[in-house]
Amino acid sequence: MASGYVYHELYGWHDTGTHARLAPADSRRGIQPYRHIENDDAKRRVHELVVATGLIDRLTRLTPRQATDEEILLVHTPGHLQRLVDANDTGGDGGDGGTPFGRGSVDIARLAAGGVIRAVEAVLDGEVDNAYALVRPPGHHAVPDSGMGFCLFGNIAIAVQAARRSRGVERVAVVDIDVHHGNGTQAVFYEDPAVLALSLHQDRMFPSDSGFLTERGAGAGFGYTLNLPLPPGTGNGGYLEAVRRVVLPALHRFRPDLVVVAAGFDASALDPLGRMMVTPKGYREIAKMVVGAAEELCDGRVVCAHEGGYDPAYVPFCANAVIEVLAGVEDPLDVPFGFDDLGQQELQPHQDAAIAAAEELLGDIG
Ligand SMILES: Cc1nn(C)c(C)c1/N=N/c1ccc(/C=C/C(=O)NO)cc1
Ligand SMILES: [Zn+2]
Repeated sequence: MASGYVYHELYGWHDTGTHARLAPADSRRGIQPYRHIENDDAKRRVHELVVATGLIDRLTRLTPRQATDEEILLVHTPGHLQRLVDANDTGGDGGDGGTPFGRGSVDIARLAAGGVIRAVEAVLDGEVDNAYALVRPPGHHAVPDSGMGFCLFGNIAIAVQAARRSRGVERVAVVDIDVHHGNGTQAVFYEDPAVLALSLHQDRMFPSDSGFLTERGAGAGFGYTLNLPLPPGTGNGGYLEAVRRVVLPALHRFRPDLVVVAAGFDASALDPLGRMMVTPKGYREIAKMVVGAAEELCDGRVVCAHEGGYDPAYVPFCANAVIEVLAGVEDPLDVPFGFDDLGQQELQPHQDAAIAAAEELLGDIG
């Protein structure tokens, strides 16, 4: 089992500045400076854990490159790319007023998209069996004409489009387990039956106006977008049931040639932005189920692209659990604080109802 791993120190140099977590600091409004919630800490510490535990020695290091203009323009409008390029020297905002970036961040965002491209191409070329791209800034909220929600480029969408062009891959399933709706990925492939866009997310968390069950794709793509909004407080029981009853059947019906996971960890029990209760053990089980389906359907071809996840102490254990599954580690790291026995961790009736509603939609795949 060869597992690829993409990381670059420059991902930690993307500067999101002083914010009171989300809003720009402003003394006149009583908004004290703090760190923007999407900062280098959690992601850099994932890498440090992977190195410090020696897991890095079981991975095949893949060096990222910058995505080219041509690759970025497979997804984004020339106007969006130009606006970012023009602001690269000074820093600016990705387009929604809540996606700040610093000097040179656009080069780093190209490296993030390029890191996912590198991982996808390495898996499709058989250089590795699967891969984890620990990239930053994230990508799943970026839409063709704008950055959004801390995302500058749609890393996964760009990598999927680039691979379809360069490697002729036909059917790609994107499984978004970030706690926020993968609206960007959905938008790019909304009318495309060759890309199945699945998103499990906290109901109306962010963006607050998307991710509904009724968003199912359009035209030829109808049925190939599947959203599963889950109630706040959903834990391992609800997530594992959602994967078992919705994600796996969808993958088996769709029969992808490649599975890409938008691996956000802000559904974890300690995340400051999400309100879910998934633990490292939960993420390990989710990864085992998705990898297992990929082994049955497409020779195990899975690429995970890191998205959100903000607790700097907890995200490393969550992401490490997924990387261990990819690498086939038999003796996983024993996590000191798992929160596996939080109250109502098991599936709750209202979560079951949300899952059942999504199950109803599986018939339009395939
Ligand atoms: C509030 C607010 N006010 N305004 C003006 C803006 C632009 C606000 N953004 N809120 C956000 C932005 C991004 C996220 C999640 C990102 C993530 O982790 N994705 O995976 C959550 C809330
Ligand atoms: Zn998120």
